[in-house]
Amino acid sequence: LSSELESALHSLCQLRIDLGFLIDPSFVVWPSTLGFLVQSIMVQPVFDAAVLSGRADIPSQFIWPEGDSPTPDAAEELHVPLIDIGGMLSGDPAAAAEVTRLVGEACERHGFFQVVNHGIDAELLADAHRCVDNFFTMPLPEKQRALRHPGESCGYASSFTGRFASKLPWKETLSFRSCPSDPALVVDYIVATLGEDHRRLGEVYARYCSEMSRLSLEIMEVLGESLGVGRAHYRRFFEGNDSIMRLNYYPPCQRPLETLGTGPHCDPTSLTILHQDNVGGLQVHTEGRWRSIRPRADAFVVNIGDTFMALSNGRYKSCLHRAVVNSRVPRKSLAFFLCPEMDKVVAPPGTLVDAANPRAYPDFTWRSLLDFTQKHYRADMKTLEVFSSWIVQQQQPQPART
Ligand SMILES: C=C1C[C@]23C[C@@]1(O)CC[C@H]2[C@]1(C)CCC[C@@](C)(C(=O)O)[C@H]1[C@@H]3C(=O)O
Ligand SMILES: O=C(O)CCC(=O)C(=O)O
Ligand SMILES: [Fe+2]
Repeated sequence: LSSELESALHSLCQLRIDLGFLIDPSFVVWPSTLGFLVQSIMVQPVFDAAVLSGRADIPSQFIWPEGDSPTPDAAEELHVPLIDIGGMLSGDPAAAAEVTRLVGEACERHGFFQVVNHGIDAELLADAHRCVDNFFTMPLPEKQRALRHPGESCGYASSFTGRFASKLPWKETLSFRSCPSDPALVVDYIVATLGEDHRRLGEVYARYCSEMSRLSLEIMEVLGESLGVGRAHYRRFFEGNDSIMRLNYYPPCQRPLETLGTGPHCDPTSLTILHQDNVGGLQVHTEGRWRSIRPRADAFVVNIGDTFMALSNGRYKSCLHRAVVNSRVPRKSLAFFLCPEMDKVVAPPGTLVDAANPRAYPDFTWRSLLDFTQKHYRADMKTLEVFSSWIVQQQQPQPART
């Protein structure tokens, strides 16, 4: 490639389209010869929140169809049970029975509840939020040091430009793995991708994820109890978890009634423990309408994901939810997604399967479902149903190619 052409292409790729879409040179595949120039260039627009959050003339890829866009008036509130998890596990049997009943009822209906008296240190929680502000307000090139690679679930992503062609979520995310069996995993990942000057973010989230894992196992005890399979069953299943921590950052948007921070979906994971800041924006779809979960600084929002729905043989529901944005202030949420070890077989306990309750989903591994959402299918409200058909079809003997 002639040096003149290469430098011209570089200046093209450095071109910042006035809507804040940066043509990112790192995504340009430099062709070996001029002849393949057009086909070989894969140019990914990149969402520069610092530019777009002040603009009304946003790219059409961010505008969602009429049926998905937020209702003009603030959604009515969904009141979900507030579980005193600390008291429950160490309190008197009568209180524990009441909590078990409330959790079971909520999980059979919409899969959402909140936990308080969770034992997470308030200073650690405040640090975790401060880390999100510090990270996402950095210049784009610095955030892109941790750029998510196609097909992978970890890393920095900005509205998934390049991953999806339309209905782009109005958010930036930073996701990384957390495994209790590897206490250095979070710090090592953050320092390796973002650099030594971000070690403190790694240390804060290593502690945060360790606390999330502890809380997840306590919640698994409650879920086991409420399903009548005993406190130990699911706790044991998730002792060695391979979970995902995701930091969500939703910049202000000047067209908040036409865009979504996170589109309608059910979490493909097992259990989500989410702490939202005081801005509000999480909405759950139940009884035919979107309803908001009001933020509580002292509470974590907990919801059942697709994988746990399969582990409960469909008894507990993985429910449709989304995140709306606003035109005034950024919103952030810290989402810990509990996931089993990659190759553990996901199947319900025998006691939840009988003639009246046949198997709702085939056996699968979390690795296969995660792979499905990262490489083949954008998680939505029917991921588990589509995935189930997909894996059954994969197991059929493939017709010989003629
Ligand atoms: C396994 C996962 C896929 C998504 C992150 C998560 O860890 C759990 C939630 C999933 C997601 C948020 C559901 C909505 C669509 C999605 C593409 C997103 O908006 O971020 C999903 C995540 C993903 O990166 O695929
Ligand atoms: O930000 C929120 O409140 C919800 C985010 C969410 O549903 C997710 O990341 O799966
Ligand atoms: Fe979600």
